[in-house]
Amino acid sequence: MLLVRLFTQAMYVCWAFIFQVIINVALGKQQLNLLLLGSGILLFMIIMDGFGGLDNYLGSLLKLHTAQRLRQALIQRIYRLTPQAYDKFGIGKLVAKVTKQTDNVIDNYYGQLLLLLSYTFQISMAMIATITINPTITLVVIILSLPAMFFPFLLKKKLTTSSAEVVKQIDRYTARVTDLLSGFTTLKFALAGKAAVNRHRISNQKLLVKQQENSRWSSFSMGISLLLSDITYISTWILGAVMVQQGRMNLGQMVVFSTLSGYLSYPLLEITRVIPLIIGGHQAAVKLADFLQYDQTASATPFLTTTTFQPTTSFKLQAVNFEADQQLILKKLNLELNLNCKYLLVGSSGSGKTTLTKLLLGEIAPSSGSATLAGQSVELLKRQIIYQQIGLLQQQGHIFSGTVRDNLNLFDNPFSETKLIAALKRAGLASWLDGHSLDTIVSNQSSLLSGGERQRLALARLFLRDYRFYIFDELTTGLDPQIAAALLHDLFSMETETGFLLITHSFNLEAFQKADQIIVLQAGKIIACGKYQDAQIKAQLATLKLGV
Ligand SMILES: Nc1ncnc2c1ncn2[C@@H]1O[C@H](COP(=O)(O)OP(=O)(O)OP(=O)(O)O)[C@@H](O)[C@H]1O
Repeated sequence: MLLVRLFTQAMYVCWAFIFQVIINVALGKQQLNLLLLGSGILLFMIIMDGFGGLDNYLGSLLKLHTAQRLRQALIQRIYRLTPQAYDKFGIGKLVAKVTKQTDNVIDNYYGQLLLLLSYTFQISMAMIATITINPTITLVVIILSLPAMFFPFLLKKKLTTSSAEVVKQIDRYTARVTDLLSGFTTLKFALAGKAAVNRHRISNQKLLVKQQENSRWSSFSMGISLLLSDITYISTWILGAVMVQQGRMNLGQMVVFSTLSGYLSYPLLEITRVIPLIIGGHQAAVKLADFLQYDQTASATPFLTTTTFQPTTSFKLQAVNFEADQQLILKKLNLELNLNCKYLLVGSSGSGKTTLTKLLLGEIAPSSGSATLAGQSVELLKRQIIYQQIGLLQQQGHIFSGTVRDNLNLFDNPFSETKLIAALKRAGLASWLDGHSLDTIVSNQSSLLSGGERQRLALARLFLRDYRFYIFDELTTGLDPQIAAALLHDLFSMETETGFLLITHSFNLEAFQKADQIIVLQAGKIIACGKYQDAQIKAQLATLKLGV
């Protein structure tokens, strides 16, 4: 591509000399057949513009491929984030990074740097050509051009600050739009569409203000540079005219010289236009580069080398405190969970159940005390090791837009048809399969799946992967009691090797009787731990008033 660009710019510079030939022919200084001259010029133009088109095409291909690679790298980075870091960034800001900010970097930084390269080639060639005609005027032209070129740098600080503000505002705007669109149904049914549009208008307005400010500085810089560039250009004509008057240049040389000066002043003017854009794009590029290098100490220090756990492996919490926002959320927890036992975790809303599971999965670190799995600090374990062994199902398992098969395979190596069907049946979707198939297209909003069926599909996805231990966070919340009871029956009938921790708000006698241990959490403290038959447990459960 560089060669094509260099050759194209060389042809543009040679183009100026065609005027000299035409004037020389017109003044009778050169004898050339006009037909031959016309055909030669036509051929030259075809080649020059053909290369111009090719250069443009290769340039845009390079930009498109770079954008594609950048988006790929960003997505890879996103999927290396811990769930906690993912929550911290927020989906809207992450969407902004792979869309608008990537476009910003490619168009305003990378694309403009490529243009800068073209202009640099053009200036260098034009300079070489003008020197052959008259080195003195070339020097004068260059000196006259310098102020126009360096003017944007005087505004660098202003341009950098205003561009950084635009980048920040784009992130906020995308986060707001993502949030509003995710709540579409809520807003629609609360007849709050108008309020949502107003809320959007505020974000949109803030974005516009920052963009306008940035545009004001870029345009100011551009206007001044344009003036300086015009002065440079007209000066070359005046200087040329003086030289012709003094007989130090002929008319043809003057035309070539002034045309070549255009090849100097035009790219110089363009450079002054692209510099503010590069400064702006650079801000977005710095942000994306920071994100690509975002350090997560937790996943960077793997200690455990084994990828399988013994049946006797356990999670151990010893004197664990967890503090956030100067609030003690978990208090002095001591707990041991064997991976082959079935546990129930109960407690009122806000008692710290979900926080406890995050601690087990190493998503958060204890403020004091230790959380270990197989004797290793959970927080420092390689994420993959945990994710290979522990299956997590949150209140609302996500259903991706695609077939049921896609939702089970998770876009990875396909499981056999028999395994997929077996997993669906094990999760209680046998009768659903009578009317649908693995190729039925579903989504998170699809009416083809009821709430319970959605949860069962998510459960089937977990069963397929044969985890050593499962964490079910309010798996049965919102489900029909009969369906919930059937689901719990299936879970508590699983082979003894497979353990799980089930967070529940509702009482189900079979589940409570079959659980190896019931853990009762209250205000961040374990207030009881034992079998359903234990008097202490029964007493605590009675105070909790669990639903059915
Ligand atoms: N990172 C955090 N920063 C601030 N507060 C937090 C953080 N994590 C949890 N909390 C607070 O700790 C409390 C317990 O939250 P948690 O989600 O663990 O409760 P829960 O028992 O799972 O509740 P529910 O049954 O309603 O889901 C809540 O008041 C929550 O606001």
